[in-house]
Amino acid sequence: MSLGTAFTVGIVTVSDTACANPAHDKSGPLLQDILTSTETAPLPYRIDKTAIIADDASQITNMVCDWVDNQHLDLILLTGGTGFAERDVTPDNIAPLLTRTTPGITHLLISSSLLKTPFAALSRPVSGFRNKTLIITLPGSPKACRENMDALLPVLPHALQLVRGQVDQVRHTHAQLASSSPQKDSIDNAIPQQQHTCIHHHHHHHKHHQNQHRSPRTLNLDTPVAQRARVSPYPMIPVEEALHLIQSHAQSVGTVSMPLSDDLIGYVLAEDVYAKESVPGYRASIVDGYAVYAEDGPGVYPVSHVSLAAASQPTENEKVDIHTPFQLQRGQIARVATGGMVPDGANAVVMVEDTKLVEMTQGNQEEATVEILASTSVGAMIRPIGSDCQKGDLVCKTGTIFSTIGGELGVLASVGITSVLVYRKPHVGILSSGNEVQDITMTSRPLAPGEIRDSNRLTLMAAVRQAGFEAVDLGIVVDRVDALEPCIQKALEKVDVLITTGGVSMGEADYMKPLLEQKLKATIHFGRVNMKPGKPCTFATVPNDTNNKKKLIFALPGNPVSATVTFYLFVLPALRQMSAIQQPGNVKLQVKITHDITLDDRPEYHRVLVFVNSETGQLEATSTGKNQQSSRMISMIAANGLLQLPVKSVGVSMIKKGNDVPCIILGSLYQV
Ligand SMILES: Nc1nc2c(c(=O)[nH]1)N[C@H]1C(S)=C(S)[C@@H](COP(=O)(O)OP(=O)(O)OC[C@H]3O[C@@H](n4cnc5c(N)ncnc54)[C@H](O)[C@@H]3O)O[C@H]1N2
Ligand code: MOO
Ligand SMILES: [Mg+2]
Repeated sequence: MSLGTAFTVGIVTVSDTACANPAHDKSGPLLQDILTSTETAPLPYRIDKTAIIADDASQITNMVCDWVDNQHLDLILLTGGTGFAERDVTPDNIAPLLTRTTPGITHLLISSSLLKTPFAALSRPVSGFRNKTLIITLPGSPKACRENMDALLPVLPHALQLVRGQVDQVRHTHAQLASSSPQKDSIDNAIPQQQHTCIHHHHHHHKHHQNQHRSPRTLNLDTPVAQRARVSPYPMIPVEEALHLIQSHAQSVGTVSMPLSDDLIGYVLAEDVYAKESVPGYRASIVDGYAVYAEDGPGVYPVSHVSLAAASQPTENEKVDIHTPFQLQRGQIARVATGGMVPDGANAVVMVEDTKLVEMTQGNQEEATVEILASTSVGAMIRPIGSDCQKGDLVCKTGTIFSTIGGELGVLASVGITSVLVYRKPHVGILSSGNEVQDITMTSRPLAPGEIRDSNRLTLMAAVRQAGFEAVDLGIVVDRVDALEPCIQKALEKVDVLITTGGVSMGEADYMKPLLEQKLKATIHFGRVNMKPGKPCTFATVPNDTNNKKKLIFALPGNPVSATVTFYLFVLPALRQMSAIQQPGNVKLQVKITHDITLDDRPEYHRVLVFVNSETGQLEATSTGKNQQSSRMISMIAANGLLQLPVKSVGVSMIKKGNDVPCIILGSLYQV
């Protein structure tokens, strides 16, 4: 559909600092980006004018009057000077220029920002028309600008079209808005009656409009593809917001008792564990040597007993006994091994190095007498009972994870624990969708044109299992509502978390989102994320019939790299959180890039190999290749990190070699 000529826009940065050094102006370029990015703006804008001026009354007035009266711009956005500081004079100088105020827009700016932070109350926006130019003042901070633009973008085209009197375009925008907003009626009311009537008389669009009304957010599953909304009705949210939404829905799936074994690795304790036994449970020698009475001092003594630490049956030699307590008499000594039991009565152990053999028994089998060369003190070289850990001591707290390092298992084993209560790990189902998708074992014939091999399922099964979770292989389902619905329904009975790939974008057979919402009673928490790859990544929850724990659905994009990256970024932290892991988020480190990297219009998760530079000891990262297309799985080969690249901005289109960039570590740094 033709959208008419672009709206002409002027952007003014009002800031003493930016005026002195334009490099400090972040918000002006950001606003330009937002308005010219096809991702965020449904209709095209054309930036005709940009300026940076000081916080100065006459500069503000002159600039805006010139742009309205001589340039006839459709929209002027000012950023900066809306706060409480003395130099903040933007709204005070704009207000007198307005011929009609637009309190609704001002209210929208304030109310949407207040949802983010109470400090929004410290901004003083004004908005309104001067003749036919809409003028809006925005705060100076880029973050606040972006938040305000998120709120404004859905209504701006509508507002500007109304002023231009573009009835057709108003109708189109209306359809888009109706499909994306639960408050359709208020949008209807915003359309002048005459234009509203006009929409309903236009029979081709009438049907479309009706469909939008039946389905509050997304397309009706019966709507032919040609008549569907041409822009995704799901707002594109930042990655951080997506993570936050996932965090607020990922709950523990209960507890389970498990025997103490290495199967516990990756599980989190759901109870405090107390030692069942003291360690050591007897007085144990710290060294190999002779148990003595310290008071006896150096001299030659008969060896009356041998106490081994090793588990062995008592031998024929009646001196050797590891079980029966032995009472050592003054003037005698007993041979003990490290960890061996110190005989009753003995109060110190002397190392074998501090002794000398004097006499053997008959047949030279045993030591008969040994000379103690050094004097010792009471308690020397003996670990008293319970000196490592007393029976009843708290040894592992709730929330402790059984690490791959093994320490926790070792401790519990040593204090007599045989089973523990842990948080259950979620079971994860993995389902591929797509008419074109063929199982990798299908080798009876070559792939037909249009068919592809199901690589996503194998990748995700491996990733889920390697991360320590149970993966349920749910196979491949075709893109038909009557196949998808029962398949997903059944899958949800089996698993706590369902991962699907494919069918979440704008294509003819992309049914996943409407199906989840309309047939499976799912709540879609987000349906698009501002990232590359992974834009159409979708997160939903469905109620659980058996308990109040919701099931999570991650409907990942079909493109293999998009599916893999969104799995690591969104699904894995959720699985960890559901397992009660206390720091479920991904590890992010600064890495030095070994070459220039070009920036994209979307925040990009660029696949890299992270390694330690053996000379500097610092982490460095090398791209897995320039071609980072979402379909090109080869960009995942050897990748153990995702560089978190910012969007390109005016004048900044790349990051130079040697710069530090935040990088999400996948698996371990020493991944092989
Ligand atoms: N008009 C638009 N088109 C697309 C948009 C958009 O915003 N507007 N977004 C693009 C982006 S970004 C992505 S990512 C993809 C997402 O596509 P879907 O999730 O709908 O996935 P499909 O259409 O089913 O498949 C996409 C692609 O991936 C291949 N695929 C699917 N399943 C598998 C599998 N199991 N193993 C390997 N490869 C698989 C499939 O054959 C397609 O080539 O949409 C863009 N389009
Ligand atoms: O986001 Mo899509 O994942 O670019 O290909
Ligand atoms: Mg698709």
